[in-house]
Order: sequence, then C-alpha cells, then structure tokens
Amino acid sequence: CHLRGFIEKYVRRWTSFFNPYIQITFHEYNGDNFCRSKVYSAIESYLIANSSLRASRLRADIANNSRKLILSMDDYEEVTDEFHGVKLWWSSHRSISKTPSLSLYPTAVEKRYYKLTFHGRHRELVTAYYLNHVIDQGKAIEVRNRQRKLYTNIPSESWSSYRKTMWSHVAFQHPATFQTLAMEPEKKKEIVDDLVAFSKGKDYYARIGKVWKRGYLLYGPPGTGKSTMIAAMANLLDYDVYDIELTAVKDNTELRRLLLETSSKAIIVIEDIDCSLDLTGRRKKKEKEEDGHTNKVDPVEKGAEEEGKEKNSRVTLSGLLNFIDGIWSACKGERLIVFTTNHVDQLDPALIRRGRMDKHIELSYCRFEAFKVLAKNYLELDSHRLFERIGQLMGETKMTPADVAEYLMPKIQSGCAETCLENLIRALELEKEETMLKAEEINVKKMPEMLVKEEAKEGSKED
Ligand SMILES: Nc1ncnc2c1ncn2[C@@H]1O[C@H](COP(=O)(O)OP(=O)(O)OP(=O)(O)O)[C@@H](O)[C@H]1O
Repeated sequence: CHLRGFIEKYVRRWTSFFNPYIQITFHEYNGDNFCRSKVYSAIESYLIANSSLRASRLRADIANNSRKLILSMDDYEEVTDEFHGVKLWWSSHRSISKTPSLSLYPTAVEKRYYKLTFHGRHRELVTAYYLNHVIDQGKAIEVRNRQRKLYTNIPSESWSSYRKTMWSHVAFQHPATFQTLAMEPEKKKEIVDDLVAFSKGKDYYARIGKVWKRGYLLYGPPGTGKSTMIAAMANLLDYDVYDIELTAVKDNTELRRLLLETSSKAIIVIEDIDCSLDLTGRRKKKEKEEDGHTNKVDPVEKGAEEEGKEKNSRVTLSGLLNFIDGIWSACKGERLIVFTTNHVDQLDPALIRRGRMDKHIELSYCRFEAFKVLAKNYLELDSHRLFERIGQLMGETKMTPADVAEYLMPKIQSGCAETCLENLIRALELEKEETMLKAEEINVKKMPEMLVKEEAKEGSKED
C-alpha cells in the first residue's frame, strides 16, 4: 500500500512536469463540515447561468422552495468559459465513498465537486481575478433567484421554561412596486434614488466608517400606502422583510437577539411605533388601563410583577435607540429600518432625529398625480374626460388612496371604467359637502366666542 502511494505520487509529479495545465477542485462539502460550501454553491449558480446550457448532457432538478426547473450540467460533463480572452474548462464530478456508521452497514456518501482547468501561464489571472469574478457573479445570481421571505416574531414555548419569541416566515409575494405606488412622481423618484444609492453604497459606508444601514420614517393617515411602500422597497432591493411585533418581545436582550438573527439584506419594520412602545420606556397607558379593568391578580403579586416589568422587561426607548444605533456594527450586510406611524407628532424626537431615521416620508391623501397612477393600475387609463373634474375635487377633499382604489375596481363596482370614475366623483362630491358642513358647524360653534371678541373690540374702540 505504501509502495502504491509512493509510485502514484511520483507519477503525478512526473506528468505534471510535462503537463502545462493547472486544475483546481471545489468540493460541495469540505472535511467534516456538514454545511454546503458557499463557494461551491456560487460556482454552481454561475455555471447554471453562464455555461451549463451549452453542455450536451444536462441534469434537471427542482429548485428549493419553488417549482422552478433548474438545468445544470450533468456529472462528468465539461463546459468552457472565457475570461479576458483566456479559455478555461469547468467539469463536474461525483464520487461515492463508504463511511463507517453506527449501524452494521456502512453508509454510501455521494460527494460532488467541480474541477477548473486552465493553462499555467494564466495562473495569476485566474487566482487573483477570475475566481473572484465567478464567486461574486454566482452570489449575485443566488440573491436574484432566492425566494425572499416575510418574517414575523411569534412567541414560542421552548423546552426550557423561558418563553421567547422566534422568527417565523412565509414566502414574500407582495406584488407592490414603486411603479404601482400612487404618489407624486418627483417624490417617488427621490425615494427610489435614495434606496438605490443606499443599496450600492457598500464601499461608501465602509470609507466613511459608518454601519451600512438607513432609517426611514413613514407617516400619514391609515390607508395612505405605508405598508404598500415597504413592500415596494423590498421588491425594489430584493430584501427580506422582518416585521417586528414589539409588544411580543420580552425585553431589550430579546430584541437584540432577534435583530442579530436577521439576514444580510433585510428591511426591519416596526409598524405603528407609537402604539408598540410607550416612549418613556413603560408599557402603553391604554394597556395599563385595560389591566386595571380585567386584573384579578392578587395586588401584592401584581405589584411584584409590575416592578419586575419596569426593571427588566419589555422593550424600552433606550433599548430601541440602542438597536438603531448600535448592534449593527456586529452584522455584515445592508439593513433598512422602517418605522411607520399615524401620529408623527407623538413620537419622541430622540427616536426620529436624523441619523436614526434618515428620511422622513409623509404619505398623504390622494392628489391628482397619485390618482393618475391608480387609474393606470386599476383601469389602464392614461386620460379620460372625467379626469379634470376629479382633479378639481381632489384638491378640495381628503380621500385616502385606499378609498380611491376601492372606487376604481370595475369588478367590485360592476361596471366599466366610466362608471367607476362617475362613482368616484359622486363620492368625492359627498366628501366635499361633508367637509363644508363640518366647517360650517365649527364656525357656528365658534360664533358666540367671536361675538364676544367683536364686542370687546368695539368696547375698547369706544373707550
Ligand atoms: N399610495 C398608494 N398606492 C397604491 N395603493 C395604495 C396606496 N395607498 C393605499 N393603497 C391601497 O390601499 C390598501 C391599504 O394601504 P396600506 O395598507 O399600504 O396603507 P397604510 O398607510 O399602511 O395603512 P395603515 O396605517 O392602516 O396600516 C393597499 O392594499 C393598497 O391597495
């Protein structure tokens, strides 16, 4: 056996002396590591996208988490690639080895690997540039192809008595895009440019020594598109979405753990931030009041429990600020942090100051420009004789895009585009009348006060 090894070694040395070609092998699994090699996966994606289809023997597989058919080169097949005029050969291999196991029968383990062959004179080009190019491209393809996820934190009973919240996910399939988002075009462009610049800013953030994160505050009345915009952001940048329910998070430590578990391309969302957290760090007043009504716990026990909560439970404002500023230095990757609120005036200035929430975006009632986007989305209309009237009315009323959208759904409105627009006009006119009536009512209420003031003014003039 020793002699055989010795001979093989020298034969290999002897042949390589005359063979000008170099080979590099990339194994699917390395050593005892049961995780698939990331380099192997990146090469696989690169080859599938770039050259596998040129192979004459292909293998068909179903991609993870999807029904898409993936074609890659079959085992022992070879394809060529070219980089800066240099030709290279990739081949795919498989070996089966038997490993001892606890059972009586050894298990057969299948091992796959890729071999890259190139001429020795291109050694530097390949090792210094080509391989990085393949791996970067492969990773980019993986990101594009991956099934993005929507995560939410849910409480779970773990095997220990400690109750903690865990991320649970579903496939993220929200269809919203910036194209379908109803908003003034300039404002929309500004936001898209900002997001794209952020996503391309890896080197910039590294150069200025800042963590690669950006905070967005979306505010406005219900139904103006805050959640829709978050979905459009995720679709634009190909990010996962982590929707944190703060009231389910036990304390700051748990918040930190959850955030450190997020993926490297993530939008972390806290919706209705004003309702999730009492900005003094205590529980919401409303929640306490509810406790007051329903609480049947022994007051002594309750006191102890409250004390515990005040000291060491629930997420506090400082914990949240810490999360925005701090923990990301421990994380690689790009993170958007998005807060939404219907009551921006109730937020603590510390929470939303620039640097924490870098961009404040107001989503408001539907104006004509936003209406035109909705009309295009829902009715495929670029113009119509009724648009002018709608434009006028929209300047005088406050209807949310969500409400406008309801009027523009032909199936629900059981009619053609014209009927939808007419129904919308009727609703807007009604809204206008109601607004005027309300304004009149307010004036009537204010009348006595105004009369008193007028009289006082008259009196002082006569004096
Ligand atoms: N700006 C918008 N552009 C396109 N569609 C919109 C817009 N605003 C609202 N919509 C439509 O109205 C529905 C509700 O909107 P969305 O949930 O995004 O509002 P929101 O501001 O997040 O409301 P809330 O504050 O109640 O969570 C959406 O499903 C979408 O169809």
